[in-house]
Amino acid sequence: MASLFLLFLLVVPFAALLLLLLLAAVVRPRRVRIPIKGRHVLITGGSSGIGLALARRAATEGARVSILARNPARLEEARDTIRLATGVDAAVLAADVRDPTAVARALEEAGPVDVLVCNQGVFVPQELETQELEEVRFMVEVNLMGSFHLIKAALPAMKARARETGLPASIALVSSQAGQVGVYGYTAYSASKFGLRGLAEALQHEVIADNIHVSLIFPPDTETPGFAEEHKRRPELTHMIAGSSGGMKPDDVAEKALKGIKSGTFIIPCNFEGIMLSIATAGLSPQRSYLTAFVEVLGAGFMRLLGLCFQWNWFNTIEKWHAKKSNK
Ligand SMILES: NC(=O)C1=CN([C@@H]2O[C@H](COP(=O)(O)OP(=O)(O)OC[C@H]3O[C@@H](n4cnc5c(N)ncnc54)[C@H](OP(=O)(O)O)[C@@H]3O)[C@@H](O)[C@H]2O)C=CC1
Ligand SMILES: CCCCCCCCCCCCCCCC(=O)[C@@H](N)CO
Repeated sequence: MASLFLLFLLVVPFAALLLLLLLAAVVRPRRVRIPIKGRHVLITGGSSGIGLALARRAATEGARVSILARNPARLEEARDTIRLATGVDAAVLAADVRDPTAVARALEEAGPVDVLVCNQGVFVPQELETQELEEVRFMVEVNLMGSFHLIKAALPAMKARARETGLPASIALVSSQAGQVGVYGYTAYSASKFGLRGLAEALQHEVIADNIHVSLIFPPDTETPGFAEEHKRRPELTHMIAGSSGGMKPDDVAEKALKGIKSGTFIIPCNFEGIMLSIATAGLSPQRSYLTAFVEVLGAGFMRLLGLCFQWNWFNTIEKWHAKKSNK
């Protein structure tokens, strides 16, 4: 009995070590460091919330920053905020990401980009049955099609620049935890954000040979001006389910996002629940870290179980909510 236990004590660490070695050999793409200092970082939706926090951070770290959004007055305000906080003068670009010609013009004006952050986003939560199709289209066009327009406009010059400088470049997309799991009231929003994942996975295959690295950022509820607006009209159930993940401040999301972008991380979670969610939804996404891969491989079964428990809880919440409503 004792010797069996001893054998077990030897075999388990050995098997773990073997798995780690195997993962270290297979994880792709290879590790990378993407410098920010002195490079051109373009952030869409950079006039508010997460985008503004990111612009400030990038400027603090010595990047040349451009911000893009629709409203010129808000862009100017953001430029002042960034200058006041960092002493850096950001370039401002007024364009609607839904308009490919305007996006191409803005990117031409901005010049070659090293790090493109597609952070623009709109969110209007409502049950699909009552939501106007116009609003559905609005979310898909800004969040998903807008990102296509940006990437297509930026890519040729980005490639050329990466080739010339020999430095790795980055395309980062801001999704949402509602882009990892579908949430009540977010049919259109979740669809637009899940869409970014397909775009990112396929794009990484396409641009890896050009030394361009794709990142997907998955924030939870974050205290931004956009969120304050959303909050006013969010269905009660959306609120209850989204509450499963703790809220964050824009600057903390920006910190996690920038750290992830600089290390070329494909999936960037922002809080503890986000880490759990990312392990549970690892799927077939690229993974450069053999340690994270190790956790994903060993955690897969347990995380599926945990995910099912979360779903059990959410469906319970929905059931009770309907029961309460029909009792009134
Ligand atoms: N806050 C949250 O709880 C969470 C947010 N996210 C995501 O993070 C991103 C940023 O969100 P947040 O900071 O809260 O958003 P805000 O609403 O605070 O800011 C949105 C930014 O996007 C710009 N924008 C909106 N529509 C367009 C457009 N059509 N063309 C160009 N720019 C546009 C806005 O400027 P203007 O209106 O002038 O165009 C603004 O700068 C979004 O993609 C969002 O989905 C993800 C998870 C949680
Ligand atoms: C297996 C382990 C599971 C771990 C916990 C899962 C928690 C999921 C919560 C989903 C929250 C969705 C927030 C969307 C925020 C957002 O995008 C809006 N504010 C609009 O911007």
